[in-house]
Amino acid sequence: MTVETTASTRKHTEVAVGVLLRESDGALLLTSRPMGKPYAGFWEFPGGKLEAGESVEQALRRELIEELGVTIGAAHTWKVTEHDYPHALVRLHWCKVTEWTGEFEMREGQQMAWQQLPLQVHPVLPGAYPVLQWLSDERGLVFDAAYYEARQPA
Ligand SMILES: Nc1nc2c([nH]c(=O)n2[C@H]2C[C@H](O)[C@@H](COP(=O)(O)OP(=O)(O)OP(=O)(O)O)O2)c(=O)[nH]1
Repeated sequence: MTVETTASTRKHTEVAVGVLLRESDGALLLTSRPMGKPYAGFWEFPGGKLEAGESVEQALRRELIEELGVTIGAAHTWKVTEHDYPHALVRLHWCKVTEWTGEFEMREGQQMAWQQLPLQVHPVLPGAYPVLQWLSDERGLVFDAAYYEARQPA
């Protein structure tokens, strides 16, 4: 018997993601995924999975304290996207964040980089491409997926 697991039957993993915007120049905060996680070493926007009973805002605030040592101000969902990875079908709740307190401290051994578009860090998680497209549109820039795909590992 063949058991098919398709996008329609797989359960979504809900993820809260923060697009931290630096006020002085509009730079975006990217962090690298720590060793031991799927896609280790890939660059992403900081965030993580919702725990039972948490709102997106609560999860994002908890994750950024845990991972980066900063406490964010208000965060509201800006966009929702989905991406089907071999390891999980994720639903990404994207929040723009312009206020936080505390000093950045990489608590999971990851790296951080303030970036302008197009991003110089690579490879970037493919689940982040739609948001890079929207951020580019907002800034009057062209989003070229091929630029990012060329920087994926073979
Ligand atoms: N944080 C984040 N996750 C992203 C982005 N794009 C994207 O596809 N994802 C996916 C990758 C993962 O499958 C999922 C996030 O899960 P995770 O494993 O990093 O979450 P977590 O920190 O709660 O992990 P865990 O150690 O508790 O298992 O969302 C992004 O830009 N930022």
